[in-house]
Amino acid sequence: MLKRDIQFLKGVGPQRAKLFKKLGVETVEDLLFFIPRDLQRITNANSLTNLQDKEKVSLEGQIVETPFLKKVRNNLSFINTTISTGNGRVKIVIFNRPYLLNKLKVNSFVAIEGVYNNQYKQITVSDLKFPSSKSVAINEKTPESKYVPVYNSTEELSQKIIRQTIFAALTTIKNIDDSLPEEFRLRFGLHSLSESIRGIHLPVSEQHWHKCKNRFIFEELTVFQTAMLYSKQLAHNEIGIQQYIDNRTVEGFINNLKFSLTDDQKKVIGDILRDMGSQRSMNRLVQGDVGSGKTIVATVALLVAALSGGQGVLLAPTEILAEQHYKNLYPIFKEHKIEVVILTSSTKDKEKIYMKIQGGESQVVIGTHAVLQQNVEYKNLSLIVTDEQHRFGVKQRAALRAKGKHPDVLVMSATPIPRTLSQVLYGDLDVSMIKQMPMGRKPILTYSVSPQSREKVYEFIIKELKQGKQGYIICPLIEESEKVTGESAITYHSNVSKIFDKYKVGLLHGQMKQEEKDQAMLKFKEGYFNMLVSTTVVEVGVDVPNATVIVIENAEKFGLAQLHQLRGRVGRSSLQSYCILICHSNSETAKKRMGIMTSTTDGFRISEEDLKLRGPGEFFGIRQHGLPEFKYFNLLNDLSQVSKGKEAAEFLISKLQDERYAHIFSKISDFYHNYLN
Ligand SMILES: Nc1ncnc2c1ncn2[C@@H]1O[C@H](COP(=O)(O)OP(=O)(O)OP(=O)(O)O)[C@@H](O)[C@H]1O
Repeated sequence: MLKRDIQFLKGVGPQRAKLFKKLGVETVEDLLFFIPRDLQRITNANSLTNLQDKEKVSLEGQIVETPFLKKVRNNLSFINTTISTGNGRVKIVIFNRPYLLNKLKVNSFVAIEGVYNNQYKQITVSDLKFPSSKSVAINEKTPESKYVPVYNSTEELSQKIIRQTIFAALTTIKNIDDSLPEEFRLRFGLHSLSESIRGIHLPVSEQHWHKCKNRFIFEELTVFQTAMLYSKQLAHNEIGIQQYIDNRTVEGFINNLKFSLTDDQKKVIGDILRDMGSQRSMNRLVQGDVGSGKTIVATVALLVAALSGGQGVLLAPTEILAEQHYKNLYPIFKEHKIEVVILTSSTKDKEKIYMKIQGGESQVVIGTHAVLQQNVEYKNLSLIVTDEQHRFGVKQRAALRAKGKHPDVLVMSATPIPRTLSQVLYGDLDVSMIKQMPMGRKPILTYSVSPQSREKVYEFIIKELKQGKQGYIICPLIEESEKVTGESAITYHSNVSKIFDKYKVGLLHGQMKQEEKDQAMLKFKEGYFNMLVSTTVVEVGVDVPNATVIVIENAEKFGLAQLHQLRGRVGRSSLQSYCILICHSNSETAKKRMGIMTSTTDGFRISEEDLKLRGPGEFFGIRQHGLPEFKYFNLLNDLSQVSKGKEAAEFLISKLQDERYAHIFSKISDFYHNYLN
């Protein structure tokens, strides 16, 4: 019955079935699992007198007073009238839809949704439709249901039709096989599937409805988390490379550094060495805020891999960064007789490099995606360090590992995200955190100003330059454009070069040739350029500790996490650093975002706010991130369930052999094979 086409349901037929197909609903089962997005309280005529302030209402009735239009000013008008629902009357107000006046006739029927305002004793209408008088009459006869589900609908399929069709399906189905055994449901406080399906479509109370809805969310999340956990356990059990840890050399290397490691850095290095020294493959994520010193941690891992006779790859997100790492690591490794090569798409004489890698002559390979191309063969790849910027999903991480015989994998992330979220995104990885900043760092002082204050900003920059310090100016565009507004790096560079005429100003953007980019970066690093006007190509990882000021033009155009990354280009030494956001917008959102940036430098808080403001899709580029598209679980609203979901996943794994759990395990296994394997 569940698999039956819905066109055979009472009152459906082929025409309507077609419309449902657009919503992804084809079978009776699809219909039952077509979960409403919201719940709305239907206020029937009897309770019109009990309306609460700010209460959401949805009701149908007849217009009983001649509507009246008032124009307050050019872009503000409203229509006032009164409707009767049969047993009571209520005033309604409709803002900024003057064209409705002609349609709102006395005695005509309307269906409205809106919010009750107790002060004015009226409903502010958000949605208004003109149903037939017949349907209104039906509604008045069924006043008992206080709540109605709200579904994703289309133009042709009204809420009412969807509700009626689901009701027809519900009457044909008596019992549905539950994928979750009672033991599990009781333990995690979930309703049975039958009760959840009924409760979600025929709500009895708000609380019960949410509990029913939660059953779907929780089951989906648990299936996902169990599959991730299972994958993690499989990887753990996989025999990987047991690397030899040359403790004396590693200690000597650390003692020779110009600085002493923070406790967090030491702890993370400890985690990594334990993983690398064990028989099992390493799958570890290191999370640390911008400038917390992740590079040195990766360097130690690469050193260990090379000393142990294997090859290590450091995969950088941009060529500029690959170049920077190469310049820093080359001399360090040379002391240990370890050969480092760089391989990016603009590397000349690639064949020679390939040979060196294949022959095992080069033990450390630094580069961009080019290092993973098919024609690059490794003699003995034992460690891959990637950046979270690569947004490798679980599947791609597995493909990476196939480049060697179960090499260890280390993922570095500069976007600190809440623990619960990282459990979803990286459930298959072990996680280490660097929370401390190196000793002696002063928090960056951040200011938000309008473009009118630019003169003052320049004066401030000159003050810093006079003291021998350096600075960045970031523009959103490379060159001026007719389509997009915003400052462009090329024009800006030519303007400020005149203003800072006593200083050298460099230019950096993504359309320059690789050699020109390298030159510009090198000249800035070595202090030849005092200022660098750049696009966001410097966003990730660029490390020039002497830079103390960063000005970000059109700051309103960037996401918070991106602004935080850009700001992280300064404050990388004990010098006091400054970030000046030039905000060209007066909008509330812009103000709010600038407010967050000026009030905190805590990457965790910023990424949480960014996630809230932009939503998970934009924040992560979910698809690129390799996350599945969840049907019920929402990355933003349901994160609080993740800890419990993890507990449930662990519980489920312990029940692998239990017959009663066969149904849910077949779902987990399907998911695992489709998504993770
Ligand atoms: N324990 C430490 N004490 C002092 N300085 C340190 C310490 N660890 C790292 N540094 C220095 O701090 C700067 C930032 O370190 P690093 O480039 O590793 O940061 P990061 O975590 O990679 O930041 P980003 O995410 O911006 O790339 C570098 O100049 C590095 O040499």
